[in-house]
This record gives sequence, C-alpha cells and structure tokens, in this order.
Amino acid sequence: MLQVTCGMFEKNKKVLICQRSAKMKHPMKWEFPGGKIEPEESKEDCLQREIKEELGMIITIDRALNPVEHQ
Ligand SMILES: Nc1nc2c([nH]c(=O)n2[C@H]2C[C@H](O)[C@@H](COP(=O)(O)OP(=O)(O)OP(=O)(O)O)O2)c(=O)[nH]1
Repeated sequence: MLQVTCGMFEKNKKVLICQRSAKMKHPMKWEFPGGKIEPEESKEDCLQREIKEELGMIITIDRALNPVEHQ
C-alpha cells in the first residue's frame, strides 16, 4: 500500500487545492498538496517536506484528520 500525506489549508472558508502538472502521473488532476512518505520518515516530516518542495512554505501542523484508504 502506498502511504501518502496531504494537507488541507483553510482560510476565510476557502480550502487550498492544487493542480498536478501535465508531466506528472495523474496529469492535471486536482489534489490536496502532499506526497509519498519516504522510508523512516514520519507523516508530519513528510507533509512539511512536501509542502516546502511544492509550495515553498514552512508550515506548522494544526491537527491530523482521519486517515483514508482507497484504491
Ligand atoms: N498529494 C496528493 N496525492 C494524492 C491525493 N489523492 C490521491 O489519490 N493521491 C495520490 C496520487 C499519487 O499516486 C500519490 C501521491 O504521489 P505524488 O506523486 O504526488 O508524490 P511525490 O510528490 O512523493 O512524487 P514523486 O517524488 O514520486 O514524483 O497519492 C491528494 O489529495 N493529494
């Protein structure tokens, strides 16, 4: 099973979603920003790393939402 984290950023009743580029897997799909957890990496470290890589932002995590499994 692939383990992925993603972040939900909410402000003024709006939620941030991002669009994958044409060159990525699942091109042009909308997603919550995040990515795959690397070996030995915590979920929190993964989310902070991915958000820095993708959006250039340093974030603090407020709370975890319930994990979801899908195929
Ligand atoms: N970020 C993100 N990924 C999602 C969401 N929903 C969903 O099914 N996914 C899937 C798509 C991908 O198969 C996987 C995330 O992988 P990714 O390719 O974005 O991760 P990554 O940044 O680590 O990519 P890479 O280094 O391998 O290029 O999770 C979502 O809301 N956000």
